[in-house]
Order: sequence, then C-alpha cells, then structure tokens
Amino acid sequence: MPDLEVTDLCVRFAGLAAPALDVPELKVSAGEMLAVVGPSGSGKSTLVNMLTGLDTPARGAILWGRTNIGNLSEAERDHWRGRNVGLVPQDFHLFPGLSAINNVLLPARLARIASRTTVDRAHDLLQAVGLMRPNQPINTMSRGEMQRVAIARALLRQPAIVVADEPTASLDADNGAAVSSLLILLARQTGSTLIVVTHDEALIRLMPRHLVLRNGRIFADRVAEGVLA
Ligand SMILES: Nc1ncnc2c1ncn2[C@@H]1O[C@H](COP(=O)(O)OP(=O)(O)OP(=O)(O)O)[C@@H](O)[C@H]1O
Repeated sequence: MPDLEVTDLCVRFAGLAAPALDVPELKVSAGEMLAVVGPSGSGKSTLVNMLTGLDTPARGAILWGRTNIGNLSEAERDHWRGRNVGLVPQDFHLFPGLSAINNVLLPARLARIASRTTVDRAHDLLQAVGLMRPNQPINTMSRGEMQRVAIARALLRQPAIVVADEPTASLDADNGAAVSSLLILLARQTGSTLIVVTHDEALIRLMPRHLVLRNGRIFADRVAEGVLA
C-alpha cells in the first residue's frame, strides 16, 4: 500500500486570480483515513481530482509510493486509477438499466479481470453493504441503496486507495450513518487509505484526521482525538 506525498502543488483555472489549490506539502500514510472539509469553492473537488489523477496539476508532484501520477499520460493515469483507486462519485455513476451486481462488476469486466473469485467477491460485497437482491435493477433502487452499490463497486478490486465524494450527501441521517460506518469498516478490512470529501458532521466525527481547506489552502490539518485510526 503506497503512502501519499504531495509537494508544491498549485492548480490555477482561467478567470481565477488566485490558485484554486495551493498545497506546499501534504503527507498521508498508507491506510490513513482522512476527511477533506471546507466551504463550497475551497478546493476539495480539485484536490480529489488531482489525488486520483482525474486531472493533472500545472505544477507540483503527487507521489503515491514511487509513482508521480502527474507525470503519467492520460492512458497511464486511467490504468493506474483502475488498479489502485476505488472511487465513490457523488452522483454514483451507475447504469440504471443494469442490475446491482452487473454495476459492481462492470469496471472489472471492462478491464477483463472478472474471474469467478471476483464475481464471488462482488456478491459478498453486496451482502456486506446490506443488499440482498443482487439482480435488482438500479432504476428501482432508493438513493441509499444506490450509494451502497457504488461503495461495493469501489471496493471490488480491494483498492489501495478509496476516495468518496460526499458519500452521505443525498441520504437521511440513519442511512448516512450506516453508509459511513460501512465505508470505514470495509476500507479498514482491506487496509485501504480512505479519503472522504464531506460536509456531514456525523461522518467527520468518525474520521481520525481532518484536512480543512479554505481558499485553496490547507487551513488546518488536525488529528481528531478519541477516533481510532
Ligand atoms: N474547471 C474549472 N474551471 C474554472 N474554475 C474552476 C474549475 N473547477 C473548479 N473551479 C473553481 O475552483 C475553485 C475550487 O472549486 P472546487 O470544486 O474544488 O471546490 P469545492 O470545495 O469542491 O466546492 P463544493 O463544496 O461546492 O463542491 C472554485 O472557485 C471553482 O469555481
């Protein structure tokens, strides 16, 4: 499992006078659990896009282990992400016409790695997230259930890095709490580094480390007391 080391990261967008992101240094050890918090427009999504290689910075190094993902081509980054990152996007990116199990398996099938073991793990994960009808079509599911499918899909390949963008945003308090605990439990079981962008106070309280962004800069980087790492 790779550590993360960010140095001298600067991201600018056309039309913005100040950088959207200006991070001189950020270190996250393998297996750490980090909540990225801050007001709207503070740079959270931009940071996550850089850390997962969805976008590349004009300046700076983003080292996961020995790989500086900013130096990879787009195709190499896609390949690296597929092997190393489990993404739980805010809007799920599920295919409504497919069943839960087929959504969980789709990325693995596209990567041609859906072995019998992978299929078994997909079923196990759906059970672990509390979904007992693997063949239920996505378009008949509640948002809480869809969120669980997205989590199962993200964890299928036992990724070293799990990144979830507002995983509880569309859920009520009870479903939000259940999804948060699950994400943390499953990430812990695989020893994954977990990075969660969230405004959800209940989820923030469960995360051992809080990175607070303001105006594209790290305003605070706190270890939460009393939270098990
Ligand atoms: N592609 C882009 N082009 C121009 N400006 C952008 C682009 N993407 C983001 N920005 C700007 O960069 C800043 C940081 O945006 P970002 O989406 O990272 O914030 P955020 O903290 O994730 O906000 P939210 O909580 O609302 O999702 C904002 O001022 C935003 O308008």
